[in-house]
Amino acid sequence: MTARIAYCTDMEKSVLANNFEKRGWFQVSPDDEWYFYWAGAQTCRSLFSVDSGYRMNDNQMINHFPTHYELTRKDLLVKNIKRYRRELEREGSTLAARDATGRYIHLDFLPTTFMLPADYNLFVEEFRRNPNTTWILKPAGRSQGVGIFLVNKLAQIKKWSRDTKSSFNPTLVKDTYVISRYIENPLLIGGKKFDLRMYVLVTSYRPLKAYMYKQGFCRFCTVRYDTSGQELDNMFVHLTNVSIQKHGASISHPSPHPYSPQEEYNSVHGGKWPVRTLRLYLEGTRGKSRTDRLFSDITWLVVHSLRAVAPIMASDRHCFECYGYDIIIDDQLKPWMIEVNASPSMTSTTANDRILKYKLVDDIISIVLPPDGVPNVHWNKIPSPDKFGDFELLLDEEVYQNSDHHHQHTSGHRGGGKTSDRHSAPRWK
Ligand SMILES: Nc1ncnc2c1ncn2[C@@H]1O[C@H](COP(=O)(O)OP(=O)(O)OP(=O)(O)O)[C@@H](O)[C@H]1O
Repeated sequence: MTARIAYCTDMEKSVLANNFEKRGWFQVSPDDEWYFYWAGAQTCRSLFSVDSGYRMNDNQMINHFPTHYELTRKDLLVKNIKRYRRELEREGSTLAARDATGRYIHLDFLPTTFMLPADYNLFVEEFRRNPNTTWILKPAGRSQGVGIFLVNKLAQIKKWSRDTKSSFNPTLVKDTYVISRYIENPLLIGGKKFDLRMYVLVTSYRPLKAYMYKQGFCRFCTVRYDTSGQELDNMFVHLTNVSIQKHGASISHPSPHPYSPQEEYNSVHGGKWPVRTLRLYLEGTRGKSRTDRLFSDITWLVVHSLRAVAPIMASDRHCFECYGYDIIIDDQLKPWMIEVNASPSMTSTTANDRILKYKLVDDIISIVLPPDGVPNVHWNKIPSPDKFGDFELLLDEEVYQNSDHHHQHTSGHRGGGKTSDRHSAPRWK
């Protein structure tokens, strides 16, 4: 028997409503007594703010952590990862080892990034060391490609910095920007750039409990990638977000590759490829072990980004959160973490999209609810594996803290994790 749950939501999305209805839940307003709230990130923050005066009871559950921005704001993410690396270094952890050029060997998954205006001088130093590089500037608190541009000359940054300080442009002064090394050699498929969207569910930060969704997908640019650097102003070439690409040229699919099965190719819709198609394509073109290694590296970067923020996150027991990780793979098959979204879009652009997102929400709800189906903060958040759906356990520090048979990533404890086995086959395919 399933419990009839009073839910509320800020989002009128069919993938959400259909899931709640299927479970026999009924909708109430946020002012009524609710058990389960699928809220916008902002609503969640307001609910938890001291001013709201709202106190959650033990049977309420909400889909964001109040301080999720530590992971999902571009500037804070960078700050936290830098701090995490420094702390590991101070502890003498092998995880923080560097090569002869000073690069982190195991924790180099974020393109070099600086905050602007705060780190302007550091950026200039770095630019002078590597003058022939391209950088991407993004407003720290925005999304959907708004305000993003590319630069490859110091003069452009100087001009931008003068302009933003100018009183003629008051809107820009307020924004913190991040400037990141632009990945100039992305892996191209059919000549097009793409990024990988992976979903990661966190049910607790302390102890850390996280799951990775098997059904990620690639999002392709609509136009061919230009390697000459001539097209620096054409965002349709460089940004893979759907919001940008929707307004681009008509979507043409990447060319079918002899190794990618025809039916997989035919399932490409809306400029997207399921991650399993990418896997088959890469196994065919680059070999199985390189492909396994790539996916293992992706798991690795997710685990360490979560570990980086876990100590400072408000790990409230009422909360869970599903993040959208955006990853770019370069032509050496190295994955780069681009950003983490706290409210991955529940809008579906195609039938496949709808199926995927409906199932995603279904699987999230199965994992976060205790066996009797009623939210309860006293539950230990250890669901039985038959509740995982298409999720796979990424790490559970509570269950696996002292066991040695679990996955290598869960053993990479701060201050001395094993790193030698990081490239064994991933558990999710
Ligand atoms: N360092 C980088 N190297 C190469 N491409 C990048 C880099 N950073 C961002 N991009 C491209 O720009 C796009 C937008 O970047 P990002 O996701 O950080 O911005 P956003 O405005 O928050 O987008 P959204 O909210 O839609 O995810 C990415 O999808 C990616 O294609």
